[in-house]
Amino acid sequence: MPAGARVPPVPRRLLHLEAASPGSGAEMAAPSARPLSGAGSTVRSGASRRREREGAVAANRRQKLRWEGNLNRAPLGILPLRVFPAGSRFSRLCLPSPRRVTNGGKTTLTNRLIKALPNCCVVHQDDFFKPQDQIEVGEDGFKQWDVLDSLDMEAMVSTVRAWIENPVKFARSHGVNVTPGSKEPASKDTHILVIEGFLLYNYKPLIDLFDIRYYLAVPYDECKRRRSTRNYTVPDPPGLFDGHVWPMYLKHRKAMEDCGVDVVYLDGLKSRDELYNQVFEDIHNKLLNC
Ligand SMILES: Nc1ncnc2c1ncn2[C@@H]1O[C@H](COP(=O)(O)OP(=O)(O)OP(=O)(O)O)[C@@H](O)[C@H]1O
Ligand SMILES: NC(=O)c1ccc[n+]([C@@H]2O[C@H](CO)[C@@H](O)[C@H]2O)c1
Repeated sequence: MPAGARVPPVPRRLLHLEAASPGSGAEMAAPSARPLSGAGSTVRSGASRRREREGAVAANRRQKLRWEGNLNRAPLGILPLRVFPAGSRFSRLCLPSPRRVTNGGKTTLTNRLIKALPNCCVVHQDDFFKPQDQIEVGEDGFKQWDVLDSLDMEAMVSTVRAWIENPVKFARSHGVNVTPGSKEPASKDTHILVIEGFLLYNYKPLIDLFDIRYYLAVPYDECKRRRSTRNYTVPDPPGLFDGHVWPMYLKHRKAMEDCGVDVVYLDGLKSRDELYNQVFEDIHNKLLNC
């Protein structure tokens, strides 16, 4: 994304939702504009009520400005998001990617998110596939692409850790523009890492690094249809989907659920725009709450 680009303005709906939600802090900033009534209430003049209403409107406006101003600030360790003080004095937000079934639309969604989010880098799990001659052939006769052993997961975790250590250096070395003038992370900067892949939540050293975990899934028929239109660097041999890809997907999903990994499920049958809006708003809300 271009240097200095900001997170687009928060949709008004979001601000209102936030303002209405308990514990958002809005109640404190905006005293109730409702006239008091009932037993024990004080009878007040119209002018007094008008002054109170005007005060509440002004307080609401100040609160909104604070939220908008917060967008470019780092999460300072308060919220439901995990922050990374590790190795530096800076907090950062690490977002996992839509981990999903193959062809769930993860790349499509990720590409839109990384354009819209500030100081945002991405790590693709597919970049860590081992060379083809190191992929084992199973008893079923298929090369076992859809298992953790087909990936160099240690290298992947090292890459994520390099970002955690110094997101600005990481961004620069990967050609991502960061907030202008940042020679090193500043405490007011928010840095985001999106990690996208199909086997993220079955590898313990990675699971705990995420602040938010999305899981994008599509049903069997749609998945098979989309997969049949794809050309991977190593093309699928006949029968791979039913003989290996789908059974491995079910197995890994069950293992993830049995371990109680906390994920936000996304319906991959939704349109590209719906998915993008849902995830972007979700992330945006979390940033607002930092
Ligand atoms: N929301 C959507 N609705 C319909 N089709 C979609 C949607 N998102 C993506 N697609 C299409 O599905 C196919 C797979 O999308 P994409 O490459 O984003 O999936 P993926 O999960 O990254 O797959 P893989 O990891 O196997 O490469 C593409 O042809 C893409 O255009
Ligand atoms: N990217 C590759 O080299 C490659 C080779 C063979 C199969 N795949 C498939 O990619 C999907 C994950 O994105 C998995 O379902 C693999 O089967 C990828």
